[in-house]
Amino acid sequence: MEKKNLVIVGGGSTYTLGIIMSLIEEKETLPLRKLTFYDTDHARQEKIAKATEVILREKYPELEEFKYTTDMETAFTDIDVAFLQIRTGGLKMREQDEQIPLRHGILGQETCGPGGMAYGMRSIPDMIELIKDIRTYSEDAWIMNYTNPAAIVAEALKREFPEDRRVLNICDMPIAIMKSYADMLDKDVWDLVPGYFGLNHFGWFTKIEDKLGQDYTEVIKDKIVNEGFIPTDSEIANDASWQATFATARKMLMDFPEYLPNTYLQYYFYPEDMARKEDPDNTRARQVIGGRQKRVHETCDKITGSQSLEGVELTGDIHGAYMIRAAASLIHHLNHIYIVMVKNDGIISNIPEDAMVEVPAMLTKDGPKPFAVGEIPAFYKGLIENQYAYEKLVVDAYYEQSYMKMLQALTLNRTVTDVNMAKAVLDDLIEANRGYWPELK
Ligand SMILES: NC(=O)c1ccc[n+]([C@@H]2O[C@H](COP(=O)([O-])OP(=O)(O)OC[C@H]3O[C@@H](n4cnc5c(N)ncnc54)[C@H](O)[C@@H]3O)[C@@H](O)[C@H]2O)c1
Ligand SMILES: O=P(O)(O)OC[C@H]1O[C@H](O[C@H]2[C@H](O)[C@@H](O)[C@@H](O)O[C@@H]2CO)[C@H](O)[C@@H](O)[C@@H]1O
Ligand SMILES: [Mn+2]
Repeated sequence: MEKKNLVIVGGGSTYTLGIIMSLIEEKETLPLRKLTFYDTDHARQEKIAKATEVILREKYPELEEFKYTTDMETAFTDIDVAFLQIRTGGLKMREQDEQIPLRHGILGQETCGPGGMAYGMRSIPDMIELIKDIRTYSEDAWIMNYTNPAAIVAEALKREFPEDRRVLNICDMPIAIMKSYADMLDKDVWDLVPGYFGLNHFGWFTKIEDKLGQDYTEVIKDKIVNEGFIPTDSEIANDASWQATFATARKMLMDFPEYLPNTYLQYYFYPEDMARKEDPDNTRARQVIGGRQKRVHETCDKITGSQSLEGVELTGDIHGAYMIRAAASLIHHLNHIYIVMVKNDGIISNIPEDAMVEVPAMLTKDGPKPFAVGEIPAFYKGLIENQYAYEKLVVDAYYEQSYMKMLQALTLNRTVTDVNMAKAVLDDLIEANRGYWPELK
């Protein structure tokens, strides 16, 4: 198989090390010639890159070139695929997104509700610039974006680059959920074939089959209800917050047993419970700073210090494997099925054509070929139309610099609904995001 060149944008991310391990585990799936890291923060990226040099020397000697840079031309010239994983404002601003809504009794979350909106407004301009910059140097590279909030970013990118068929928005949540299904069935996750529809972080599994067509949907539902539901991917299995989230997914299934829910629906179905449960002094950003980020940085220091992987436990995870396998399917025309974001265009026939929906698609050299979903029942249609109207209004507000549209967006959001609260939280978020957002008039 021809070797390809990959750039990881946001090389300093807490996910990079896991992706490196997955690249090693998946080197037959996506053999690489050159790997490049690009980041705007040299020091943050260098910590990961120095450890990566050691890992690659030991585990991927056939890789011809590895470099890390803050120079766009160096990063984006001669690449076949880019993984985009940036966080504008860093974890410090994530903490603001989580804490500010909580002050108003509204849940604070990375991608949902007012926190997700605030993050979206920061991500949009940087993502647009990045894609323009990548296109300046590599016209045909596949751009795989999972920068959050992916739903809002995808909506903005659809408007900004309508003709660019090589930008794919993708999220790992469905596959992480499927990993838990696979483990409860004692099966390989890659042998499961999902039926799924919705928006990003706002969808449902309608069916889980294996490749022979054996249907496991009802078995999975029974097991979740009777035996519980736990995260099993290595990255999240021991994380108390993810364990609580999966337990709430069980509650959602018991409330609405028709389909298997994406875990993110918990924030829209039980917004008051979710807000009440949060500790403003220890929201998820703080947990990540003291958890995943600390662990990753300590691991890097250890590897770099000893110039060896000896005594270090590192494996790939489902997140990395998913992005790598999906990229390989696009690049090498493998026609494998992944859940991705695409413009609806009638896939879900009774919701707006222009919505960026999340559905299973075959990933081919010509891009994603989604499968038809057809009409969805009234409950899901109502929820999705409401949520999509919110996402669309956030992006409208960005382009039109409209305070009113943003207020409309937050009023529609199921985590807010009260106009007085929407106004109060919006005003505080505007203040906290000065220098990041365009001015809303
Ligand atoms: N959709 C998904 O399934 C999924 C899964 C995991 C993570 N994510 C997203 O991946 C991103 C990274 O998450 P993280 O927790 O590792 O964050 P992080 O802050 O650890 O890493 C982000 C990196 O991006 C860099 N960066 C910021 N702006 C940049 C720019 N304009 N150009 C280049 N680099 C830039 C930062 O310096 C930092 O090193 C976030 O957006 C997160 O939400 C998405
Ligand atoms: O709160 P975080 O930063 O731990 O996670 C937020 C992300 O959660 C989902 O992704 C991943 C997770 O980050 C990763 O470690 C993996 O192993 O499991 C999770 C569930 O798939 C979500 O899809 C992302 O969009 C969030 O950023
Ligand atoms: Mn996601």
